[in-house]
Amino acid sequence: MDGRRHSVDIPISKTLVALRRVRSLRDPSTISTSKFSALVDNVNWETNSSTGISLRFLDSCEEGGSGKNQGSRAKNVGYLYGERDDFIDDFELNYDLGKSKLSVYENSGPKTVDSGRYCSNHVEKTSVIPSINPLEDVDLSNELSIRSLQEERTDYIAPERKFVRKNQVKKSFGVGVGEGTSVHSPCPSLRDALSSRSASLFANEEVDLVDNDDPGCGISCCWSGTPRFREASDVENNPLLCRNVDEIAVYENRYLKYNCNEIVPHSETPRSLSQKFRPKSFSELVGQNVVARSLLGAICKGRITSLYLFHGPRGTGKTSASRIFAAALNCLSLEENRPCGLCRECVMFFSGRSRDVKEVDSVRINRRDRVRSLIKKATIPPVSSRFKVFIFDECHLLHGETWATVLHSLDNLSQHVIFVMITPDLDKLPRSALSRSQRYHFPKIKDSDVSSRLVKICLEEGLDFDQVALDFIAAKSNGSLRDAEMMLDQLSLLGKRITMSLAYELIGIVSDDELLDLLDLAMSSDTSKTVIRARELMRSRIDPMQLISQLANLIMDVLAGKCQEGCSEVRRRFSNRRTSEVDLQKLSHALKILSETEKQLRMSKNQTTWLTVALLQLSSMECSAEVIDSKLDNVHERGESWKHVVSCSCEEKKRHTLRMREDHERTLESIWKRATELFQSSSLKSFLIEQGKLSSLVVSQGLAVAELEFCHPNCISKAEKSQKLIANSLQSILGCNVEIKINLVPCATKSRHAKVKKPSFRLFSCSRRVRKSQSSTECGSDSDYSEYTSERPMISGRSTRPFPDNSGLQIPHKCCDRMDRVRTLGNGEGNLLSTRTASCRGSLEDRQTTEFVAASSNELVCNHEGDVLYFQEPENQPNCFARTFRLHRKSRSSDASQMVCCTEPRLQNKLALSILRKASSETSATTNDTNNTYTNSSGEENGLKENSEALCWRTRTLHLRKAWQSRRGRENSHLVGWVLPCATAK
Ligand SMILES: Nc1ncnc2c1ncn2[C@@H]1O[C@H](COP(=O)(O)OP(=O)(O)OP(=O)(O)O)[C@@H](O)[C@H]1O
Ligand SMILES: [Zn+2]
Repeated sequence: MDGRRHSVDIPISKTLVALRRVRSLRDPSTISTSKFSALVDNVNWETNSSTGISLRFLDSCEEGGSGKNQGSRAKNVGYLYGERDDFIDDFELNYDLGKSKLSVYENSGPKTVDSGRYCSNHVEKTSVIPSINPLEDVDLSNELSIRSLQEERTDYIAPERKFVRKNQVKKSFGVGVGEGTSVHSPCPSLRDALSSRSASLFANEEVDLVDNDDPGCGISCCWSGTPRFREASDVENNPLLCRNVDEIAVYENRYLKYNCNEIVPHSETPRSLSQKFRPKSFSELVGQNVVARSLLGAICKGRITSLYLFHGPRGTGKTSASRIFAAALNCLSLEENRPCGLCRECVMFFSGRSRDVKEVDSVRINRRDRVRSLIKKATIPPVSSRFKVFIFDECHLLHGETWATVLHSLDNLSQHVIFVMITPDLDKLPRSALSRSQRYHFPKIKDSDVSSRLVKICLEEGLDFDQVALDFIAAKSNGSLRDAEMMLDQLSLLGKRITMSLAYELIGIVSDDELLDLLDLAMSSDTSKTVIRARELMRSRIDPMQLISQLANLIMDVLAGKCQEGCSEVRRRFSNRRTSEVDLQKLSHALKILSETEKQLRMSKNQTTWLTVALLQLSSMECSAEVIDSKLDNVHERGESWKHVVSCSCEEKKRHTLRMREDHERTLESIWKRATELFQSSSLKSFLIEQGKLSSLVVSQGLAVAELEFCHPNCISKAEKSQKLIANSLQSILGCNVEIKINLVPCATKSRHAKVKKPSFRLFSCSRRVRKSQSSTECGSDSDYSEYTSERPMISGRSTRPFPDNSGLQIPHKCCDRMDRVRTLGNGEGNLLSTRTASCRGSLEDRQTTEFVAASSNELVCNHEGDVLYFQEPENQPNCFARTFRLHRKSRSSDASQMVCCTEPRLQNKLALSILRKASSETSATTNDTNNTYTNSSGEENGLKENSEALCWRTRTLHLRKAWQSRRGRENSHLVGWVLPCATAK
């Protein structure tokens, strides 16, 4: 399940109210922030052109305002500074109040926007410059510091930045404007406003994308809310700290001094838990140890390449890792644990002012001039750090041409340039990119890791929680930590404690208890309750698709035995209750129904109805199984009429065939035992118990079809003789008409001991009735038992022939006169055998042998003359079969009616012997150079002529024709069969 889905289901009104409450509670800085909200609310942004922007301060800057208003007017000086995620085009905004103009300067020059009549008396001319210190902007909890910052700022404004300031500005606020998605502002509303406008602000920006004068990568906002990483003591102890950094440019230096001296805490309220807890070092990256170790190792060993590719599912830490990597690359610390967060470079980076780490907007960069400009800037050595790092998030959005330019530049660029490409979708990248990059895969994060991270967050945030709820969130987040954090964030807005019920409500799923309750109902016959409950659930909360998936997951957990430990009590109870084979069968059947219903639901508009129908189907299976169970358990004790029960069931279910499944073997055994006990003859009793088995029982319309299995042909003929008796005893047990089917099932252990005397094979084994037509078995038409006691064989007028290897396959002699009939060829296990593959059939059809069919693909073939071929076609010789058959036809002058081809030499003997229908002891085998000949030497017996021979060729290279010729000389022998290696059939 995609965790993202969960994040939208929260009731919006509820969230907003809670959000307001929590914001104000969580961070006092938001209270001071709220002072600005009035102002922000009154800012009127107009973006009529893509480069122009007009700010209107509606209330506080009105013309002729009172002295009191002057203070507020001072607020109106806004700073627009570069934000994260992209290159900030160099722009300056001159708010020319004296001329009632708001000017936006770009590299190309100022563009003015009429700002109306506001504020003309108070600030003659000022400008908005890229913010130099994002930290200051977020430091709104302390008005004093804001003032001092403001004063500080007026000093260090670089003249070349066209910053003009004539009036004293008492307060200012920073307004972050970026081209990317994130906008940095202390006031959420303003920030949002800016966010929504920012795209249009720079949509037509043609300026260079990289500027050495730009204020930095703007990544700071990503680290907003990060715990303070610079303490006074750190400053003292660490020589790399900013206090000692003299070489930084003047304004930076001052800024740093300001920061170091005053230790302004970084106190912006993070916009989300996920932002707040974005990892800042490799050790904080959860579940990505391999990647973290590898990247850190590369840095420590100095083995840095120019192109890195981070890929993997969303929310697994790719972007975070790329930033940590960038910071670590430039970190000045000599410790292994980089980034240290303390050195000058780290400070610059984490405050968003590093000018050597850039995040590139993968959509905007897709223009030739822009990408060229980027490459050009990349050639300029880094300002202060070792590496220039370009991070391309969502790099699958880069066009081919952009890729080509970037990849082409790799060789020309110096060693200090590093590109980090990030994508969730590797398949969308050009191959050249894949082959030239060092790839790092970010796998889904394990549920346990996600869960522990959530616990940590809850503890740090002071949130009460139920561990199961966090585990549940982890499971639902599908390996995305961000999704899990977002869910937690939303839940934290809903209540004081993170509980399961809250989680269920938020995510829009029902609890296990409710679901298991529904499943129980659905599997019972309580139709009306099932319908009511299902409707209730779907009406109130859950989407039918979601319900199906949850139900299926639950069932799978039960089937996999996953519910024993670490699951909810209800699950455990349910899985303990449903442990029998029968229950598991029912559950897996339920899965089948659900999976089919899911497909159906995708195309249906009436999902609720179809899901309810599906739930009712679960009960129908349960019902039939229950009927069988209860019937079989009680049939003797209560003397109940099987017929009655079954017919009741049928009335309800309309010709519902009750088929005993494997899991009912126990019950079948008991029926069989009871039936045999009714026989008078103890030898027959023991024979049937030892050699026979009731393998299935199908009851329909008052008729029970009982299938018996025997392991040996001898047993079958014996059983056939007693068929009527068996049927009678089963009838008295079951209380309804019984039809018997006897099948031969190969059974190695039993048949070994049984002596072969007269094999008897039949298609569909034996059947004592002519099967009723399909229509006559429809519900409602009562069967006439006498019909089913007919002695007529199933295929009248046709004898059957054993398949040579006694495998239990039943081959009717000349049975293949109609293709569709042959399609119903069954083996002893009751399987239907398929017809031969089309290709082979095709080649045979050419030779007008259309009724040539094979069963059990590539194994058993019989033609319309009743000849039997056993054949294993080698995969690499597709026409082998057809050729063999052709030759066989040529040799029809002989009386060899059986040809057996097989590639497996071990089988050849067996097949030859089978053809001779003799036990190996009775057959003498003579061998010559090229073949083995098995001869029946024991006179005419079992329908075999004396000297019957089955030729068994072993030499694969021997041509069949030659084999046939070599046979010519043996006039006395009587060839009854061939066993040929397939390869000879050329
Ligand atoms: N491995 C991780 N360790 C710690 N936090 C993580 C991890 N993965 C994700 N997060 C959390 O999720 C947030 C988003 O992570 P990040 O942007 O790095 O993921 P991503 O893989 O780049 O996602 P996307 O592909 O959607 O951009 C982070 O702020 C952090 O709170
Ligand atoms: Zn560092």
